[in-house]
Amino acid sequence: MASAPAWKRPRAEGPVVWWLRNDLRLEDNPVARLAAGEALVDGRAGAAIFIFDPRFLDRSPYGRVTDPGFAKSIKTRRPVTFGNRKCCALRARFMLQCVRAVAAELASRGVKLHVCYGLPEEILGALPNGSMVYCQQEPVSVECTDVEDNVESALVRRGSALRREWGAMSLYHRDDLPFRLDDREMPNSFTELGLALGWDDIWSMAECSVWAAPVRSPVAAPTAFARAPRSLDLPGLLPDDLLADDAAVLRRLGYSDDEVKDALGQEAPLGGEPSARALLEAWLGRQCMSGDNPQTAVFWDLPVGAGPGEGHDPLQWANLARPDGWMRVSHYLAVGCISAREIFARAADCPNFNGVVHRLLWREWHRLNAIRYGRRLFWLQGPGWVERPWSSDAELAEAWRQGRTGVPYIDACMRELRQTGWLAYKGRKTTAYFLVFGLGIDWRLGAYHFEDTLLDYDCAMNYGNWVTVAAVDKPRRGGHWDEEATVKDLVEAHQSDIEWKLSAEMANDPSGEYIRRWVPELKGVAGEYVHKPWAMPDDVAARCGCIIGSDYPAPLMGPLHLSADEKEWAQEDHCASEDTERRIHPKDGSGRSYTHREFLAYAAAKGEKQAHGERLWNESLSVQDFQKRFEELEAVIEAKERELSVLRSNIVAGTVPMEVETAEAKAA
Ligand SMILES: Cc1cc2nc3c(=O)[nH]c(=O)nc-3n(C[C@H](O)[C@H](O)[C@H](O)COP(=O)(O)OP(=O)(O)OC[C@H]3O[C@@H](n4cnc5c(N)ncnc54)[C@H](O)[C@@H]3O)c2cc1C
Repeated sequence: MASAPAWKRPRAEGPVVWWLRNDLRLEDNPVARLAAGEALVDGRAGAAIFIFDPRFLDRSPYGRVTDPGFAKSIKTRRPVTFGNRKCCALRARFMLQCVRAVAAELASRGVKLHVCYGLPEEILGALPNGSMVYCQQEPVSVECTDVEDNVESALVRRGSALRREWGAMSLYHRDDLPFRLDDREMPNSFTELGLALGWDDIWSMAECSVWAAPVRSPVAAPTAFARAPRSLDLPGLLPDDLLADDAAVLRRLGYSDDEVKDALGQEAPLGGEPSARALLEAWLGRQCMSGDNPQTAVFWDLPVGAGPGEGHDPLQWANLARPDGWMRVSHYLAVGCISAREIFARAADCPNFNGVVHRLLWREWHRLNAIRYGRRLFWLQGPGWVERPWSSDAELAEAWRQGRTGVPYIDACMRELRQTGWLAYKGRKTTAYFLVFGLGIDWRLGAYHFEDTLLDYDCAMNYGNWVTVAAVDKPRRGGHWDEEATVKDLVEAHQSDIEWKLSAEMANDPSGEYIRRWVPELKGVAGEYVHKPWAMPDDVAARCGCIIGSDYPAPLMGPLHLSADEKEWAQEDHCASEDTERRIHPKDGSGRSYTHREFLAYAAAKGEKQAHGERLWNESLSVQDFQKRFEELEAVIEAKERELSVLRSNIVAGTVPMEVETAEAKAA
């Protein structure tokens, strides 16, 4: 277990400072308690400082902020010319609200929160000699860690010190983990992580072993704070009257008038610890009311193994497919308005606690992996070092960002994201998959866009999910593509997978309500075409006022074959005409048929070599042969059942000795 970096008690007696970062709350904040306690115990002055760092707001691809020449990265790494902002004005406004809320809480306890704009190393470096700064470390982000290092050096130069605390950003405390955060010891899958932490089966229940790693209880907010320093001259200090004005602060943070206007016109949840807690309580109330929550959604393409069961669904899979999400708490967790430990503790009696644990553990999985991967998380080849053909076609990427790909579900998602900063899990996953495997674009361009626009952007969650969707998260057996392979090959190999995913979305929303909401061009298009407007006959398109190519873009991937009916989808000839033979793999319980190309795509999606797809194809039976074989087996089963039934009646009638019955029955 890596221990916290060593620190030295400063010589002189400057103030004890709580440097607030992604821990914008007072409840369950161990860092706030430590800073307040240390100042009181040592009889020193105390101060609280929050800093808007321009490097985390401006345009820059990941890693360039604190490592401009990529000196700390792999030699081959080059900046990609897709300079998103790192934070859109909407999220900056949300953060401002969160900062104001914590400032108000502190003010009610007689403490002033100093809010500054500038580089933390310069602002904190200007503290009086001998200051002691406490902060919640952010080991999941190398950029944040670099900033911590810079701050530490600046402080040390002035005889001050930085103390980085684990805090309560994670569900588990680092010291309670039963493994080290390195490649050798970290569990290699989500299931393994659950088991290592002591959860009996994280996929179906919320029971854990007696030896399970503990989730520490939330701690109360500090009740007493030290006196303020007599004076504190901080560079970049934002005056109180400016802080009260959203537009003025956003402009001061470098946003253009247009960006400010858009952000102020957008609807977004109110930031701050009280709002986060109110949301949690309201959500808990609804959970307890609903009690029995049956499984209703269509489950294609969700990681549910055998598919949905009957009755109550404690894991709440259905909510993964709904555009409004489930707890809808991620934006508060991302800036620390509430802690995962508090959610865990409060939800313990809720009927869907299993779902809460399951999801918080996904969060933990990505956080732990981000620490383990370090800078590797941001490489094109990902932590798994997977070589694949990639495109950085700016036009295609821009069409995706703008929601103008000509694929309605994708466009609806991308527009919702731009306009609200929100996208449900399923939308994030499908749009990401579409960018990477449908358009063949460098996955980082998508991750940068999400980083910019998501209200709940969180480094570990965003990049962790992106490398997983792009299948570069771990070394994959045969996951590498030949050097000669082109982006076209990649896209072709994944076309049917994209069709499968989009068909699942079609089944989730057959009337296209979600699409109509975000893509007004398709409002008048009939239900049967709203997911695939390219299939509309010309006269239908003219009647509903939506001509493809002029009113709404033609699909960038060409016409796709979508069907909301799983069986029909499997039967439909949705592949190129030269690839029409369909086969069924005898071990595939679903009984679906696949074309040769689909078997190869399946293997590629699993990160397997082409040879694996060929093997599956060779092991499979043609649909006719499968049918024949199936009928033969059915006849055998029927015959055996008849024999068994005769045997049973004989046993009942007492005409067969028991030993014979057992042996016969076993044979049957
Ligand atoms: C490409 C991609 C990018 C993503 N980027 C982010 C991001 O920047 N920030 C972010 O918070 N989530 C991200 N997610 C994960 C997930 O989509 C959101 O956490 C979830 O949709 C938030 O909605 P909710 O609060 O209703 O979640 P719920 O389903 O109610 O889950 C509760 C909490 O558990 C955590 N959680 C749930 N699912 C995941 C998951 N798959 N991975 C990690 N944590 C999870 C979140 O903190 C979430 O708030 C991303 C997913 C994908 C596929």
